[in-house]
Amino acid sequence: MAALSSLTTLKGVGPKRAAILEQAGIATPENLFDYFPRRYIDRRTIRSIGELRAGEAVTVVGTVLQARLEGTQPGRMRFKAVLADGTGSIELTWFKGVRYFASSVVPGDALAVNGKVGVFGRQMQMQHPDFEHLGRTSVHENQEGGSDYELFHTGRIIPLYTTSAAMKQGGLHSRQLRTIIAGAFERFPPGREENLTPGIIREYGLLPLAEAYREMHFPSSPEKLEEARTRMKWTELFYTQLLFALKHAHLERNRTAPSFTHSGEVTRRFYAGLPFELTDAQKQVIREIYRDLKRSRPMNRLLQGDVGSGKTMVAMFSMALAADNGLQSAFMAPTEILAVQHFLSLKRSLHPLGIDVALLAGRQRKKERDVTLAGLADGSVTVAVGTHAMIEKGVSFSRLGLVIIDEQHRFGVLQRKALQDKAASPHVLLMTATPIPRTLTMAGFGDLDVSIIDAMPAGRVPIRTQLVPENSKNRVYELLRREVASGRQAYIVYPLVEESEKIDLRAAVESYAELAATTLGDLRLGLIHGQMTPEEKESAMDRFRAGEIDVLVGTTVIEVGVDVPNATVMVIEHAERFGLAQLHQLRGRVGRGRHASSCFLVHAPFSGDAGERLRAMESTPDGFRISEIDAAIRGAGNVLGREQAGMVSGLKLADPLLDAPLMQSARKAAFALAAEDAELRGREHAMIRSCYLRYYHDRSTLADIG
Ligand SMILES: Nc1ncnc2c1ncn2[C@@H]1O[C@H](COP(=O)(O)OP(=O)(O)OP(=O)(O)O)[C@@H](O)[C@H]1O
Repeated sequence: MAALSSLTTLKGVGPKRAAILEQAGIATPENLFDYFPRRYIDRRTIRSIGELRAGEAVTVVGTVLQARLEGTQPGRMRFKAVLADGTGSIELTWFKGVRYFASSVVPGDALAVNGKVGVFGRQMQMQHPDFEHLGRTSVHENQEGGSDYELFHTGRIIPLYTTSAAMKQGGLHSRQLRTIIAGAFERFPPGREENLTPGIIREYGLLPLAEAYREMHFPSSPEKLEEARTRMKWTELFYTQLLFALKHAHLERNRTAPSFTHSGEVTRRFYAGLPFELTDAQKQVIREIYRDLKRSRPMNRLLQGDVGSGKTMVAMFSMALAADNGLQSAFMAPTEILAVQHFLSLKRSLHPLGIDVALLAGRQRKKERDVTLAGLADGSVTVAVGTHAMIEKGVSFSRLGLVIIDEQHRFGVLQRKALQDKAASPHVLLMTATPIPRTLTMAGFGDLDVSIIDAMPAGRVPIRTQLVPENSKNRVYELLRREVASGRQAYIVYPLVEESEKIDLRAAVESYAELAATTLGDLRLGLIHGQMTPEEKESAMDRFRAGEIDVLVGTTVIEVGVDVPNATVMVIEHAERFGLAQLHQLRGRVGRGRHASSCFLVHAPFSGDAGERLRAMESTPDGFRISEIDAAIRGAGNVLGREQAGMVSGLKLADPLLDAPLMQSARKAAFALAAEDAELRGREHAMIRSCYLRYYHDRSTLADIG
């Protein structure tokens, strides 16, 4: 298609404009077609001038009766024209570009104009209307017997395009783009390739692609425009879901995972020893996991649950099941503090059942580490808990059957894969305490099966969340002291962001010193931050857990997973500097036991989105709701995390939150196709295969299809 290589054959595009367009990524007519309007204006109804009212935005058609250029002040001009249509007249006024308008609007011209009606004295007026020439004859008679002029910039639904500064400078406004794109439709008529099969188009009732493109730019009606947008969004969603569908189909055929045939002694004793009743949500999720593990296809499941909902308990169950089936489990956590915490609680629960649990973290002593490695290799250690130290080369398992990854979004694809590669085909359970709405999960993690813990253990008291201006935080300290006096514990957290890490850290340490010397001088304070050695951090955590520290002051190293049910006060300093997900995580460190808890968001005067974030925290305790609000503020891609963001930002029109029903339907189609032809080898799928490969051509996603 050589003709498609240049836009200069189009009317209105010279070499200079072609260069400007190319800079904006528009080098071919195809690119032009893909340059969708930013919005539309409905200018379909043509009104009689005699019946206009002030304030209305309307289109009228008439003949220019007079036109004149007037000086207003020295050096200032205005151009006025009077347009009449037999029912009345209206004055058109321009203050800018007056010479151009004066030369292009002359008495006798038939014009369609669109703008907002104003009244000056008793005279109807329109300032800077958008207009279009309809010829040099009077149009009154034409209007009677139907028009013999064709309206383009008025009298229909008009597309408006985004234009860059360079485009504007080169005289490329919406109006010119409209003409150029219409020219492209004329010159390179739609014979465009389809990117969906006739079967899919029929089954899902979609508009053919060529028609959809035309309607996107020049809608014949609002309904058709909606159909066109649906078609475009559906296609985007289909290709993103196809990636997941093909991955899923691949797993489905890979039936080599060890199947857990029995739940036996370990699981039974574990269950019997629980100090509390599992919630129905936990039981349900455990059933879902057990069902997966019994199959010989590897489990690939994402477990979502709000902070403190009891995910770790579910993970322990899965490990007990693995042990019953003679298999090892590996549990990877994103930070050393968390790995140690999980190690301690797993050891407490599983060791009495005869299961050997070992820790693999960064800076262990060599001797200790060697013993653990030997135990994993000969199978005497059944459960390994650790950080990314577990994926190092020297670590090997004798019969690893289950891989659990906590806070999965903190690990990259490659790190997760490295751990999975420690066994031929292990079952994988990913966990996240940053729950996201179902449709976002589908958009970002569509290849995973999802389990959700949607209820909190019984007896939890809702956390009271309060915004506190910086200058009245003494109140907060008073309450904190009362809580400590009645045997509870508290956290005080300071922000630490990468760009200003050193300054932030110093500020946190100084604040700690000041609190220790003054306001909270009589309480037992502990300090924890990222620059401390693992031993120092561990010791601070240990002492807090053991109740030897009343108030733990620190940076966000205590953000996720830390579980001390006796802590009931969370004070977040400079809360306006934290992201919403982080605030929710931090708040989740309290309210984990039977006592009523409080979270104080101490803030300096804030600007930008901070107010929305803080008010969201006040308004709901629900992590799903929080991430919905977060997505509305920051965009879905940012909520999903780095890796998934690429997928979602590939969506130009579709919004995973707003277009949930479309995603469901596109997902259904993608999964049906993948189930039928997992490598897209069928001749009738060749077109989809090539579109798919093109779609992922320059994305870093692993989109191989055999
Ligand atoms: N069914 C239950 N009834 C009462 N307490 C429970 C129940 N399940 C778990 N717990 C307790 O609730 C606390 C939180 O559980 P757990 O640490 O498993 O939650 P989590 O979802 O992993 O939390 P986070 O996301 O914050 O890490 C723990 O102290 C745990 O012992």
